[in-house]
Amino acid sequence: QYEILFCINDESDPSIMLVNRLMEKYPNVDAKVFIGGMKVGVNPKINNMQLGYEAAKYDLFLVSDSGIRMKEDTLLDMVFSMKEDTGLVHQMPFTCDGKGFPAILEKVYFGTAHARIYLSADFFRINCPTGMSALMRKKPLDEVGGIKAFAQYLAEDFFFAKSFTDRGWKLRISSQPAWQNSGHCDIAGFRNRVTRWGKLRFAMVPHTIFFEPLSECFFLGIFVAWSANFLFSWDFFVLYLVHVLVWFLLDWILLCIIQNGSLPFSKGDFVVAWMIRESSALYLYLSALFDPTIRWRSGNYRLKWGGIAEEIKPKL
Ligand SMILES: CCCCCCCC/C=C\CCCCCCCC(=O)N[C@@H](CO[C@@H]1OC[C@@H](O)[C@H](O)[C@H]1O)[C@H](O)/C=C/CCCCCCCCCCCCC
Ligand SMILES: O=c1ccn([C@@H]2O[C@H](COP(=O)(O)OP(=O)(O)O)[C@@H](O)[C@H]2O)c(=O)[nH]1
Repeated sequence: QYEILFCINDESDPSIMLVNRLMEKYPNVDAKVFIGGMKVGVNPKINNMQLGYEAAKYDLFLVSDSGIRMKEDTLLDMVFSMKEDTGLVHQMPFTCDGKGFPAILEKVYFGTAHARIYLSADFFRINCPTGMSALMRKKPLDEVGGIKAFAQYLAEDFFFAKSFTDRGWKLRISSQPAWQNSGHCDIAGFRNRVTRWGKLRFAMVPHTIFFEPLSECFFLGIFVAWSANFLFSWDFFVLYLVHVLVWFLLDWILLCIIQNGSLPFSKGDFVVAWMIRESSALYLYLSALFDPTIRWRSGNYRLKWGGIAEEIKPKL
């Protein structure tokens, strides 16, 4: 048994019409719409979800972002992953097949570099859930004041998960990835999103500033080739090339496993997208590190160390 609570920020959003039509078409589905949200803090997503959260009547509560495509069995898959000791089930971000180079780049990013750190963080039991698709127990959330208790943070997802693990609950990844399916996809939006997430991670967990570059192929390769050269006198350049080639092949295998079907682009497209992704990593990392302003939809924010957010009001 489930209910669907649509939370829509803006009353002029054309999706309201679409949701109303769907509700007329499926009158037996228990659904409600909440428009405008309620200001409970800085985080605009929490403000938007607050009314829906107050109305939610079941023990489990799923946050599913506007761009996420749920397959018919996705909800079941997530609920089955919710064991007795689990507080939160999350999906690893991935993307639906889209048209154009930006969509290829996004798929390559989420299927290689992002998947790599997301899965290894989960393996080492590091708190890494993204909030785009997360199923949570409602009672433990209510005990700490509901979602509004997290509205002071921009990375509400990180603090949801932390609140569960601090009280002994486990986090689990469901077997299906989160199929992001936002209609429009461009390079500038991708860049802004990746750096925005980086800024959140760096402010909340500062040692990622040190560790993240070490999970990058080109950067780590320098140390690998240099140390092998130092220890065994192996040729630096040959070793660097072998390192990049092996990494590239492993990334291709990882991407194919996550896609779990045929990819919507050729191997040549993959080579180009992979090279661009890997070589822009340093630039994106430095932009995240040295420009502290976070731009998210229509708002501008600053984070203090630890993650508490402040909205920067535009100067009139
Ligand atoms: C030798 C190295 C081996 C590698 C070991 C792994 C290294 C792990 C390094 C980092 C892992 C982090 C991976 C997490 C990906 C998180 C994606 C992300 O940035 N999400 C943020 C944004 O999410 C959106 O936020 C707004 C919300 O409304 C949206 O719905 C969200 O989708 C998210 O907020 C941030 C999450 C914080 C992750 C913190 C990770 C801490 C990692 C500690 C690293 C310690 C390294 C130890 C190495 C052994
Ligand atoms: O001002 C905002 C910003 C975001 N969101 C919601 O938060 C979710 C994530 O937004 P976005 O896709 O911009 O975040 P990202 O995944 O890029 O971090 C979406 O469902 C948005 O509708 C919102 O309600 N108000």
